[in-house]
Amino acid sequence: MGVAVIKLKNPPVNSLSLEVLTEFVISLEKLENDKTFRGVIVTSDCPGIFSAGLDLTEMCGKSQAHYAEYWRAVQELWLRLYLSNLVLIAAINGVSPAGGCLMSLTCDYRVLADNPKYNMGLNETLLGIVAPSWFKDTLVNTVGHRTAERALQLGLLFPPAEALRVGMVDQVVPEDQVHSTALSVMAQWLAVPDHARQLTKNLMRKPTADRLVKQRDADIQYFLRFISRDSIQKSLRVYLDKLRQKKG
Ligand SMILES: CCC/C=C/C(=O)SCCNC(=O)CCNC(=O)[C@H](O)C(C)(C)COP(=O)([O-])OP(=O)([O-])OC[C@H]1O[C@@H](n2cnc3c(N)ncnc32)[C@H](O)[C@@H]1OP(=O)([O-])[O-]
Repeated sequence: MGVAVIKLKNPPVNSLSLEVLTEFVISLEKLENDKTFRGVIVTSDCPGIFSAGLDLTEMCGKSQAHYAEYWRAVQELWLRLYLSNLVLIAAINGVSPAGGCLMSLTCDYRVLADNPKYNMGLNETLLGIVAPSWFKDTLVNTVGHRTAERALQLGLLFPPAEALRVGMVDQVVPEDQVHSTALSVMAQWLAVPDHARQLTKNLMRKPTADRLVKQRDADIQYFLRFISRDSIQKSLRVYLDKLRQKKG
């Protein structure tokens, strides 16, 4: 039925490095241009981890030019996913904090594996950083303003039952049924004529995407000022050290 599967593979935690973002955009573009594909299932090849989100090492201790290039790539992936003409279904087979959650929120439907460890949410505040306005918009469009406000301020990570309750995911299923469920949901979405579904998707999402499109450069400048602050660099270093020490 013309369904592709994109399996993220950047061990150990599927962080969204510049390289991963770039490759993801290229794969998506190829699928968009190949008329044999009408849908994509986005999932992970890393056991227990959908994606650890943006790659913290890309945002810490690097040059301004690097931050700008990185942020443009994050914007690009979000825009491509959010406005994709394809049906996108996230088969979430692992934990998905911050950018990992965002990626799934850009999809048309989310199926999450029922494992209490598989938390998802925009936890940026807990790192001492702030989810950008278009991350916030994507969450608001999914779960509504009040739930998003509380989740964003507290940096909440929701376990599956909670994620389902607030509407962050559409279905929670046993781990071994995530892929088959995503496929049967896909069949339902593909039963709708493409042109009508695509125009409707556009109607729902374009105003949100346009807010970023109209001020992409300003958004990059804002990110540069924010990420270069000593206090932010310090928060990121402390957080990364904590992650590294957790092992030791
Ligand atoms: C304004 C910007 C908005 C920001 C948006 C974001 O997405 S911000 C992102 C918000 N994301 C988060 O808050 C998630 C942070 N990550 C976690 O909570 C956990 O890693 C986990 C639950 C994903 C996996 O637990 P686990 O016990 O299976 O694995 P582990 O913990 O032992 O890590 C293994 C190795 O990976 C490393 N590494 C990990 N994440 C990242 C990363 N994002 N990047 C780079 N590296 C990362 C970790 O340092 C370690 O490196 P080492 O020592 O081998 O050199």
